[in-house]
Amino acid sequence: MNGGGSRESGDGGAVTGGSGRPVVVSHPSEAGPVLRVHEVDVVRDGDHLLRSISLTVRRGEHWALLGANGAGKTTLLNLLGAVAHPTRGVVEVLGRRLGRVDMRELRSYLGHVDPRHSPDSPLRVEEVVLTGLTNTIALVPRWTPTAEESERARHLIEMLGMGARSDARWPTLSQGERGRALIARALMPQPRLLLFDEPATGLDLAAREQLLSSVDVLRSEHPSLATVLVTHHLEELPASTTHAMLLRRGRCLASGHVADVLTTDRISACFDHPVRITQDDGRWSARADRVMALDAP
Ligand SMILES: Nc1ncnc2c1ncn2[C@@H]1O[C@H](COP(=O)(O)OP(=O)(O)OP(=O)(O)O)[C@@H](O)[C@H]1O
Repeated sequence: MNGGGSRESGDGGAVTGGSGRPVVVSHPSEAGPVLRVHEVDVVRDGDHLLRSISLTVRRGEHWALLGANGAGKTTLLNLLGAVAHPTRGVVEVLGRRLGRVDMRELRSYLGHVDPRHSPDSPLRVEEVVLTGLTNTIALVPRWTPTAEESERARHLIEMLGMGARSDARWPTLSQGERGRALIARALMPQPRLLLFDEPATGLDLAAREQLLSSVDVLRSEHPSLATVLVTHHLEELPASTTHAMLLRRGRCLASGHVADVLTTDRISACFDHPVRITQDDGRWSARADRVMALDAP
């Protein structure tokens, strides 16, 4: 669980616990990449869900993880979020190697925005945001936020354009408002890494655009934050996206700077369908390429 307070300090050191197994005893390292994945395989029930995946995410980088249904995006995001271990290879999250750390504690240092998250009682927006400090679905009994923590919650709610809905209760919020409240919640512990799992799913056009603008704003207000966003749709990528990885059947098809990866040829290969990619005002869209589609087998 998060204890609140600043996550900006700490030497990132680890010691060996009584069991001989290293344990995290201080804030994860500030130095080095935010995420390092090297030659990772994930095998479940004899199936390769991921094969030979490598990825390095540095502070200030904003990655998109794209691929068709079943490509392995969620499987990879679960490794990056310290939710699952790889079968083979190395995954380092905030400088900590999975398999050698307390995964639960490591998870408290990163923000995970999952639109399926739901509090278990009709909390007000500000209360939902405060649960980001305790990493719980309800307010912890007898826990009271400090004045600083309450102020930070209000600041994040304002930043995400939810100031007018701060006292609204969760069941009364629209899907888009919930999405923005969950981003504010994930930001409460001041994470260096934020993971987005299809944040625009189920949003109408206006709500999607508000959410993506909010993501752009938070990235500009937190220049050292690193993010990874999973989506099927190029239209759901914020303009501030800097890098992308394309997954196809568990393998990396392309990875690197967004301009080099989000090309007509590569996206067509990734989704096994001829599409044409266009970019307008910093955002991307994909349309079926009719001529090529008619020629396709
Ligand atoms: N525990 C598991 N055991 C066996 N197969 C699994 C397991 N978890 C996922 N899979 C399979 O692995 C493949 C990749 O799943 P994953 O959820 O990572 O894909 P995805 O790219 O996130 O897909 P979607 O876009 O549909 O959410 C799928 O074929 C899925 O059925």
